[in-house]
Amino acid sequence: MENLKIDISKTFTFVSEEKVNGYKSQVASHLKSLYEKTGRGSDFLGWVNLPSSIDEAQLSDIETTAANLKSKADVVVVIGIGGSYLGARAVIDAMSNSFDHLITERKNPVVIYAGQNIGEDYTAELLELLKDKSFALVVISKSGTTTEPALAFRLLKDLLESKYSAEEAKDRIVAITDAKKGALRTLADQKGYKTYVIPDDVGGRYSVLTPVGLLPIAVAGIDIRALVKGAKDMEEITAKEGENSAAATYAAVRNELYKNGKATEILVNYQPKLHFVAEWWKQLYGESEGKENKGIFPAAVDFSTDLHSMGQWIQEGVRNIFETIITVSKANKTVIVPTDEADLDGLNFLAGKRVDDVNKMAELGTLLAHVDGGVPNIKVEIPVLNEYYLGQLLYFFEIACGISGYILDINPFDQPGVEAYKKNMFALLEKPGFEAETAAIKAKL
Ligand SMILES: O=P(O)(O)OC[C@H]1O[C@](O)(CO)[C@@H](O)[C@@H]1O
Repeated sequence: MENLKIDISKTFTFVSEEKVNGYKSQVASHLKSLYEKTGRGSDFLGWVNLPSSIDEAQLSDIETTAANLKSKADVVVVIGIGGSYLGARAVIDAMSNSFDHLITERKNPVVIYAGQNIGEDYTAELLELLKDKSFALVVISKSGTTTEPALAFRLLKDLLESKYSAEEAKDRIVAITDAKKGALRTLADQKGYKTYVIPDDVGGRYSVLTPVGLLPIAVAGIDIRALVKGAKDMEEITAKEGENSAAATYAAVRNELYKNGKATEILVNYQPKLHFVAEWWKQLYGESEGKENKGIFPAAVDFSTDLHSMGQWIQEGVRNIFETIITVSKANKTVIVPTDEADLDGLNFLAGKRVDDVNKMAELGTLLAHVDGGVPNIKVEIPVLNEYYLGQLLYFFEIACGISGYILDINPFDQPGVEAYKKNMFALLEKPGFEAETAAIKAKL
């Protein structure tokens, strides 16, 4: 059976193959540190063996909860921010019909998201919409104290409780949070919600294969067993192949490119369904590596859409970028370009070809143009877009991120910088306990 593959040959006019191979011994030792939990941030390495440690009881419990929510609700709102929603959204969008929200004959609820922004119009429109819908809530916060999801949950819980009896409202809420700490844990215990625990040693951005990702994904009717199996296989492949694995190669080459002035990595997809995989990846790499004044800036584009907006910059702008393409070898569905007698659009030369053939030539043509234009190119290829290969892809990026962070000599498992905006926001909002910060920040205004 085929597995995820990486091709870095289109980086070798920019960095030498020999130099990239030169990372192997340090990569082997970083992998050892990840497996033996001896490197920086070693308290947060629970994700490394997560795929192989998920058991049948956990999976069937999640499926049962998902079935219960499905039986009750037409709309399930997933409340969370950052790692507490991006993994679920990445997989749900990748595996759902592109027009899912317009499909009326449904087997599964529509999954929508809240708590990932503080837009008042978004919030008002969501509350308005849900008034007349049968809905349920999955609220996810590892800390249990993050402002954005806490605010959304307060509002949505109020609406739910005004619509249903106390008992029914309780049965329509699932909370995923810390085992003991945080406001969400206290509330969930008091109210008697069904809860799942986010393990202490798994950070938000590495939590997609815990109930954080798996429950919403199962609610959307997506096969979580195949997803976990794909991740488990990639866990085994990486452990077996070590410094020669695809993940090790990716970590090594991106660091060598970074050393040679390529400070921005653009993740490219040619399937609109992968947009949120890139959003998930941006958090994974941005929060893991952007610290101590170091780190590749993770950016993303959707091609060919963005070739008509960002294509010019990528082809001819500052030469400090490289691209990583996620390529899917085969589309799942078939659409053939028809012949048109008049051929006024001049497209008859494509007649009989699949739309995916055209997409693939756009991909190859762009890759070659960008390489010619001074943009090194890494290709990460999966045979087909399904749950199994998404599982491989997610774990591949996670383990590569751990290795890459260690090559960069930072702690890839903390995010101290995120606190700065929170502190200012609380000071500006005059949160009790922030009096000194309030005075200090007001003096700056
Ligand atoms: O799950 P929580 O604790 O609400 O955090 C959500 C997100 O916020 C961060 O902690 C950053 O503030 C991310 O690391 C995390 O994914």
